[in-house]
Amino acid sequence: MPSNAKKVAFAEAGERSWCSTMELFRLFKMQFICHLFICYVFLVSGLIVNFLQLCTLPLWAINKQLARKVNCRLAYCISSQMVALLEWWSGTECTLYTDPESYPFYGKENAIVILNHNFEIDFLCGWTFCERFGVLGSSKVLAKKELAFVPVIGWMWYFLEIVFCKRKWEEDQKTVVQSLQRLKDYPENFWFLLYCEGTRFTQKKHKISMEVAEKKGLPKLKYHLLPRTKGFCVTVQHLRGTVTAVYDSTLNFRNNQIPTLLGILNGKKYHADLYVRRLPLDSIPENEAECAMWLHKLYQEKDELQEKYSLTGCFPGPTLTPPCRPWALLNWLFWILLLLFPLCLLLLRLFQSGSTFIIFTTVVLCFAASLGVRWMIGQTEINKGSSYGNKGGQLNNNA
Ligand SMILES: CCCCC/C=C\C/C=C\CCCCCCCC(=O)SCCNC(=O)CCNC(=O)[C@H](O)C(C)(C)COP(=O)(O)OP(=O)(O)OC[C@H]1O[C@@H](n2cnc3c(N)ncnc32)[C@H](O)[C@@H]1OP(=O)(O)O
Ligand SMILES: CCCCCCCCCCCCCCCCCC(=O)OC[C@@H](O)COP(=O)(O)O
Repeated sequence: MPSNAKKVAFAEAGERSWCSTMELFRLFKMQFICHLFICYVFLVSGLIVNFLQLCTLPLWAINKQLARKVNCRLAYCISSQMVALLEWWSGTECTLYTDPESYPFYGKENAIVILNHNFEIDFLCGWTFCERFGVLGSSKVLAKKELAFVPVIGWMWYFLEIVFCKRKWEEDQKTVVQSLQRLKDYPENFWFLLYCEGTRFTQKKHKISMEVAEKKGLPKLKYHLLPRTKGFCVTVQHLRGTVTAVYDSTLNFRNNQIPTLLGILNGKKYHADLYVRRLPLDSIPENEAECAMWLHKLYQEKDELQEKYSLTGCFPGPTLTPPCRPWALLNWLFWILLLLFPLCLLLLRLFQSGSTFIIFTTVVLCFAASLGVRWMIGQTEINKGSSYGNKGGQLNNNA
C-alpha cells in the first residue's frame, strides 16, 4: 500500500474508534446508575455544605462581612456542580451576544439582571454566565418563597441572603424591602436576577396576561407575559447607589430546542444564545409610575428582539463568549473523589454483612433519596409549575 493511502486508512480507523468511544460515552451518560451517583454526590456534598453554612452562624455575630464571604465560597461548591453538569457533562454551549464596550463591566460591578422566563434551565444558563464572570457564589435572585424549602439549594440561599417573595404584594412589601436594604453593604460583587414576568411562560398564562394588558391599555406582547412592575421598581429604588446597571438579558435555544434538567442529566447537548444589553441605572426614572412604564417599554423592545431571533435564528450584534473556566469541574471532581471512597466502603460492608434486613433497608433508603431528587428536579419543570398568573385582575393565587 502506498504510504499516503496508509495514512488515510490509519486516520479513518482513528476517527472510527473515536466515534465509537464517543457513542459509548453518550450511552454511559444515559445510564441510571450514573444519574444515581451524580445525585448522591450532589445531595451528600450539598448537605455537608449546608451544615458548614450552619456552623458559620456564630461568625455572623463576630464578623458579618467575613461570614458572607465564607458563605459565597460555600455556595459556590453547590451551584458550580450544576454548572459543571451543564458545561462538562452535557457539553452545552453558551454564546453571549453583547456590546464590546459593556463587556469589561461584567463581573466588576453589581447589577440587576432582567431575564425572560421560558425555559426549565434558564436559571442554570444564568448560573453558567455568573460562573464565567466570577460572580456565581454571590449571585442573588428575587425568588418565590416555595424555593426556600428545597433541600440543599433553598437552604443554601438562606445563607446567601436571597430575597424571597410570596408573590402577594401586601405581604411581600415589607420583607422584600428589608432584604434589599441588607444587600447595601454586601462585600462581593453580585448580580441580582429578576424574572419580571413572575412565573414561567405558558400559553394559558400568556393569554390571561394579555387580557390584563388590554385592560390597562398596554401594547400586547407575543413572546413574554406582561411584566409585574412592583418588584422591579422597589429593587431599583432600594439598590440605587449599590447597583450600577441593569442587564437586559434575553435567552434562547438554537433550533427551537426545549431543554430540561433531565435532558442535561442524560448528557444531552444544547446550544444557548444569550443577548445582554447594559443599561446604566441612572437612565431609569426614580418616580414609581415612570419606572413601571420604563419596564413595560423595555418588555416591548424585548419582544421585538425575540421576533428577530425567531425569524433569523440569531441575535443581532457581535458575539463575545467568555471562556469556560476549570473551577466548576475541579470542584465537582473534588467532591466525587471525596465521596466515592465512603460509598465503596459502605457498599462493601453492606454485602459482607449478608443481612437481608440491612440490604433491604439500604435499597429502600436509596429509593426514597432518588424520589427526593426527582421531586427537586420537578421544581424546575414547567408542567409542575404554580398557578400564579392563571387568573387575571387582582385574583392571583399561588399553587
Ligand atoms: C446574565 C445571566 C443571568 C444571571 C443570573 C444571575 C443570578 C442567578 C441567581 C440565581 C438563579 C436561581 C434562579 C431561581 C429562580 C427562581 C425565580 C422565581 O422564583 S420567579 C418568581 C418570583 N419572582 C417574581 O415574581 C419577580 C417578579 N414579580 C414581582 O416583581 C411582583 O411585583 C411581586 C413583587 C412578586 C409582587 O407580586 P404580586 O402578584 O403581588 O404582583 P403585583 O402587585 O405586581 O401584581 C398585581 C399587578 O399585576 C396585575 N396583574 C394581575 N394579573 C396579571 C397577570 N396575569 N399578568 C400580569 N399582570 C397581572 C394587576 O392588575 C396588578 O397591576 P397593578 O400593579 O398595576 O395594580
Ligand atoms: C450535579 C447536579 C446534580 C443534579 C441533581 C439534582 C438537582 C436538583 C436540583 C434542584 C434545583 C432546584 C432549583 C430550582 C430552581 C427553579 C427555578 C425556577 O425556574 O423556578 C420557577 C419560578 O421562577 C417560577 O415558578 P412558577 O410560577 O413558574 O411555578
